[in-house]
Amino acid sequence: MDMRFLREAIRLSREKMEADEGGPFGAVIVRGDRILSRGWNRVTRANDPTAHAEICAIRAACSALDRFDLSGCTLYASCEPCPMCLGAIYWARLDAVVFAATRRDAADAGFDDAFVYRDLSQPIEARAIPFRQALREEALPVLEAWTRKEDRVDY
Ligand SMILES: Nc1nc2[nH]cnc2c(=O)[nH]1
Repeated sequence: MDMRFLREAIRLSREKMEADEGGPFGAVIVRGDRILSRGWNRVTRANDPTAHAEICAIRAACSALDRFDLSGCTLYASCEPCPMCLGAIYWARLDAVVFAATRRDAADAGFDDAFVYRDLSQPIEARAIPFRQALREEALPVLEAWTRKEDRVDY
């Protein structure tokens, strides 16, 4: 855990917020003692609800390494990652996450993701956004074909 990198994430969060890029969040991805990528929230600038600081940093690191796997890397974030970013962190196989402000601090600033955590723990029928299932028999053969595809790239 290196405070220099965490401070860089916090510095970015302020700089980009003041530049009207989006919400007040910054992130950096580090391998060894080198910063591979920087990300900041660009939701409002890019009209992209997925453009959270952590997602932007993950995309930039993958692009820099020309890989979709960030094992061996650590993500430093100015704030505790939201549930969407947590999912991306697991899929990117990051080694570790270090964050500064907490999800409670984010909620106090108007970025409340408690409702997502709450909703995720509900059974699917009880979720705030209706999730309906259909046509499983048409989708299943594609998944089965994937398991037989000899040149598939697993991730
Ligand atoms: N950690 C984090 N939390 C958020 N909540 C809303 N946007 C963001 C973001 O970019 N990063």
